[in-house]
Order: sequence, then C-alpha cells, then structure tokens
Amino acid sequence: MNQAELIEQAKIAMDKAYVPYSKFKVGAALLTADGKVYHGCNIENAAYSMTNCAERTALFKAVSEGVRNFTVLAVVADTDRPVPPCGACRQVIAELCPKDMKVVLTNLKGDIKELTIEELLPGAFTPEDLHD
Ligand SMILES: O=c1ccn([C@H]2C[C@H](O)[C@@H](CO)O2)c(=O)[nH]1
Ligand SMILES: [Zn+2]
Repeated sequence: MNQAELIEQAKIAMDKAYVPYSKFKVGAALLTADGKVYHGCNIENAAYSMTNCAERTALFKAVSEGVRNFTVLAVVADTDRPVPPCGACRQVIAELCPKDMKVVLTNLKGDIKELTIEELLPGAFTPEDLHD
C-alpha cells in the first residue's frame, strides 16, 4: 500500500470518529510490515478526559491483537496545517513504534508532513530509562 492509499484509509477512519463535544474528527491508519492496516478514530466521552485520540485507538487495536510490526502511521483531520499529534499520543507512539518509523501528518486540503517519532518527541522517556 502506498502513502496516498494509506491516507485514504485514515480518511475512512476519520468518518467513524465519535465527537459529540468537539465535533473535530481525526482519523489514523497504521500500516504493518505484512500490509495490514489498523484504523483509528477519536472517541470522546461526556467525562471529557476519557477521550481517546485517533492515533492511540489505532495503536491499541493493533497491540491488543499482538501486532507490533508497524511501518507507517498516517493521521488526518480538517486542519489548516497537517494535524500534529498531541503530547500523549507522541509518548505512546514513541513506546510502541520503531524510532525511525514514518509518521505522515496530513489534512483534507492534501498538505502532507512526514516526520519520524524521534522528530516528533525528541529525547522521549522510553522503557530503557527504567533499567539500571
Ligand atoms: O492528533 C490529534 C489531535 C486531537 N485529537 C482529538 C482529541 C479530541 O477528540 C479532539 C479535539 O482535541 O481531537 C486526535 O484524535 N488526534
Ligand atoms: Zn493524541
């Protein structure tokens, strides 16, 4: 699957967003080395802080199926600039994805920004920091 196709998958995921409070839909599509795609959307809650972002929804779905061989994560929203993942998602991406994995940020106008998670969250706290 190429990048344009993965972005289309993220848009399909975006349509599923449950956003009665913010009305701000976000979609994510996470590609694995064997070509599987995990969709994620943001899922809000009346207890606002329980909201789960699109990026973490996709990652948690995959990890809950024992899948970790991620190669690209695409994220889309109707933003002026390519949608930047929040700090919480950056931390979770840093934990679960390879340092050099491509994160493709985009918007509905077709602007695209490609970054690695190392660039999105330099010097992240990682599992290695827990060891002696
Ligand atoms: O990268 C982002 C940024 C925001 N949101 C969600 C959280 C909330 O539901 C809404 C507004 O912040 O957008 C995401 O899912 N991903
Ligand atoms: Zn987030």
